Amino acid sequence: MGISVNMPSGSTALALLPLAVLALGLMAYALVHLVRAPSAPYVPKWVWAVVILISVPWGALAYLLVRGRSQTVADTSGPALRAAPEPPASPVPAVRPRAADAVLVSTVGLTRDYGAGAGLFGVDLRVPEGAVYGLVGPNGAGKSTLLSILSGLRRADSGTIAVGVPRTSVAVCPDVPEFEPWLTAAEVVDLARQYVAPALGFDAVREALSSTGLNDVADRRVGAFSRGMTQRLGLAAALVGDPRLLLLDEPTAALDPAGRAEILDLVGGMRGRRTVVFSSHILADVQRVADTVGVLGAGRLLYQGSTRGLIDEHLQPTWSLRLTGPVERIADAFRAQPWVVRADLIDRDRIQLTADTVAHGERGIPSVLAASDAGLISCEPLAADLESAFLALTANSPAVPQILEMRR
Ligand SMILES: Nc1ncnc2c1ncn2[C@@H]1O[C@H](COP(=O)(O)OP(=O)(O)OP(=O)(O)O)[C@@H](O)[C@H]1O
Repeated sequence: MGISVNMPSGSTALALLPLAVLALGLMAYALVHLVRAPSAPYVPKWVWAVVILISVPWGALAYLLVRGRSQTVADTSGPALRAAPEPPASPVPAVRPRAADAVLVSTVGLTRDYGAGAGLFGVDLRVPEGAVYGLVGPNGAGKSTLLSILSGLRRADSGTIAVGVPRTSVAVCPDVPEFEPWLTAAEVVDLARQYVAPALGFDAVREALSSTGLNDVADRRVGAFSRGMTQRLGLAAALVGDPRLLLLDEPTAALDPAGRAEILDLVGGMRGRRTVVFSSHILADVQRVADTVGVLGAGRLLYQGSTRGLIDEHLQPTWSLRLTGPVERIADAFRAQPWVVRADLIDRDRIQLTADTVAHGERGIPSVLAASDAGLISCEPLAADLESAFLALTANSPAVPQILEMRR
């Protein structure tokens, strides 16, 4: 049996030429797009390349349609990572940057009343430019409400807000960032880049992924990410546009201790280069990186100022010293110091020492010991941390039940 092939006549071939050129052009366009894209949707890039090459023009059409759809859907997650570009919800419009030592974010009498005592009441926030500002408080204290009002995602009932950078320089990362599961980490961050800083190249994506420890999983689909990895991804997407103000809601909440340490180091390293406001109910985290702290309890700002100041103002810092040598004489030497509140001999080799401030204790203890014949076995702070100061500060607060809950 013979096979007959009908070859097109000369005029038919001429008529089909534009279609062939169109198909080849489409294929070339799809291939160029594929090569330049950080990664391909659903399957590896090489699979798409084969499909485009062997099935002209349907492979190219399929690739462009699938790519277009994944980008359109992903774009809807952009605004969640970045302050929405509409005018701010604050009663006062954003203001221009001021001097280097200026306050970058301030609010006056900020109130959002949800009823039944819940919300935010008369908050006067002052965030110094370049600070790492830790917003602490128990569950329900109003941290998320304050951050979402600052980021323009929620409205205040009353009060004013002034932010010293344009809204395009403000990035927000919610406590539970959500992304389309079929996108890769690189695609998520690249979409954020295209949305907030299209002028930056793909290097910005790599840098954001690497600074959040996601380089190795850049091409993995984010649907399979753990909560901790998703939280890092949210941070990477927030960082990609190089924001001047970063608002982070509980950035370490879902991380294991090593992951927490990494993110805290990253946040601490931003001091002076960006202004960071982050909320947390883990006081040790805040003490580790925040130079400025705001304590919220039942929607009210109970303290605002330096982290060290909070400890100094609300605690009489105490250390337990285990010593060798003439311990009684050493206790007397401590009692003679103007900064020592009390020095008690509580064992043959142990002194419990209370200083008026942490700074005096930290400087004074080594110098008294150096001037005596003492040998130091151990020096343990008993109540010189942010948690103790927080509890002392809030002892008379109406938020005490919540605060005690926070310790559990
Ligand atoms: N949209 C809302 N409508 C009514 N009440 C709300 C709303 N959002 C928050 N609240 C209430 O306002 C209070 C403050 O909530 P918010 O989420 O700001 O606190 P938070 O300090 O961030 O708490 P958490 O640490 O649990 O995230 C809570 O009592 C909460 O139940």
